Amino acid sequence: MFRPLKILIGTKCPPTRCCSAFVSRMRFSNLQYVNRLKEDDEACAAALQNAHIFLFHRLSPLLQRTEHRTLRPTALVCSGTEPQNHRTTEESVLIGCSEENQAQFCLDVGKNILNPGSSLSWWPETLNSVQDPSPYEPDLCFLLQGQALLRWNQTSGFCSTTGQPTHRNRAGSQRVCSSSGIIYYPKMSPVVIVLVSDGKRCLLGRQSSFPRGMYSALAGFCDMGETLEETLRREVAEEVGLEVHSVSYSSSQHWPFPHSSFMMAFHASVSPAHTQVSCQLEDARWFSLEEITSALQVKTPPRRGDPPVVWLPPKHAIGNRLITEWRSVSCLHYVNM
Ligand SMILES: NC(=O)C1=CN([C@@H]2O[C@H](COP(=O)(O)OP(=O)(O)OC[C@H]3O[C@@H](n4cnc5c(N)ncnc54)[C@H](OP(=O)(O)O)[C@@H]3O)[C@@H](O)[C@H]2O)C=CC1
Ligand SMILES: [Mg+2]
Repeated sequence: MFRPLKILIGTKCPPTRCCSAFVSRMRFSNLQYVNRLKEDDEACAAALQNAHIFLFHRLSPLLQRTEHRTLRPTALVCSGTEPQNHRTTEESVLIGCSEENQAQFCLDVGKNILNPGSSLSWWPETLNSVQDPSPYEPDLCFLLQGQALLRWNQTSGFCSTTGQPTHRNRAGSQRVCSSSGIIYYPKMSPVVIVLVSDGKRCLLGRQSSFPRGMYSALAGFCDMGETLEETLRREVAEEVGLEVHSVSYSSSQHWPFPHSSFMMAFHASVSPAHTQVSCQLEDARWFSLEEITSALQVKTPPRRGDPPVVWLPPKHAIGNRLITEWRSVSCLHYVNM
């Protein structure tokens, strides 16, 4: 009665079946094609012959300035007629495919000197100005995913059990120990990020490692065995000395800095009677709706010598989303008062 899923892979959704466009896309088209390329080295190598390859240099995406002063990723377009050089074939990682099933890869053309700092330096000023993609270009999430996969492959060359080299599949989505056969997959660290409110103000903090002037929602890595709620309450207590009450989930995001975090974002509140901050960060303070509204207008971090100004995480960062959500709800609240 049931046909095995493999027969359906790569085919159109059968007309007699009724499923949403989303389910159809997930089960029958692009994603299944990408999954097949991950499993089949030969198919992946063939797809590379007609692929878009997005370039990185030491883990920073190579971006070109457009005539509209936004930035766009730099891509090599393979025609299938020229032989791929060894390095392209061996070291590019698969990140997805276009609507037309043209595979998309990322390649680091300057990977030999691993400098963790260099991968952090590009993001604050560029995230705000990467242009929204055309239908044939990857969006920013693809670039972040590509960076994370390139980094994982560059830093996972040896098996942590046997010490022997690991070998990657063509897609770069897994590595296998040459001696024990242990399979390694890319790992992410779960992180909770939370915007705390006292009803009228929201609480933002900054670490010394943040760009000049930047404040964001509080964040912290989950400890082994902790629930998300426990991490959230512990981080807020540790970093600012407050106890949160109601907690509500907002959204999530993959974040490649410093090493592939999976950010889960929440709103939480404290009692207006208990808002005294005891800070273990470089700074943490309450911001009014007016202060948040003007900080959201600041598009680039202040430079050395500029007057002090509060700068919030760029629009693609989940911290920005939390702050924007809080502002929208607070504005509605004032309108209804
Ligand atoms: N997308 C966004 O809008 C935002 C993202 N973030 C991200 O949230 C993440 C966590 O925030 P942060 O405040 O730094 O976290 P924490 O408050 O947990 O502090 C970081 C420290 O936690 C320790 N730690 C525990 N587990 C890990 C792990 N798996 N990986 C790395 N360090 C770990 C390290 O301490 P030690 O070195 O002493 O062992 C590290 O210095 C960061 O990746 C940051 O980039 C933060 C704000 C906004
Ligand atoms: Mg923290």
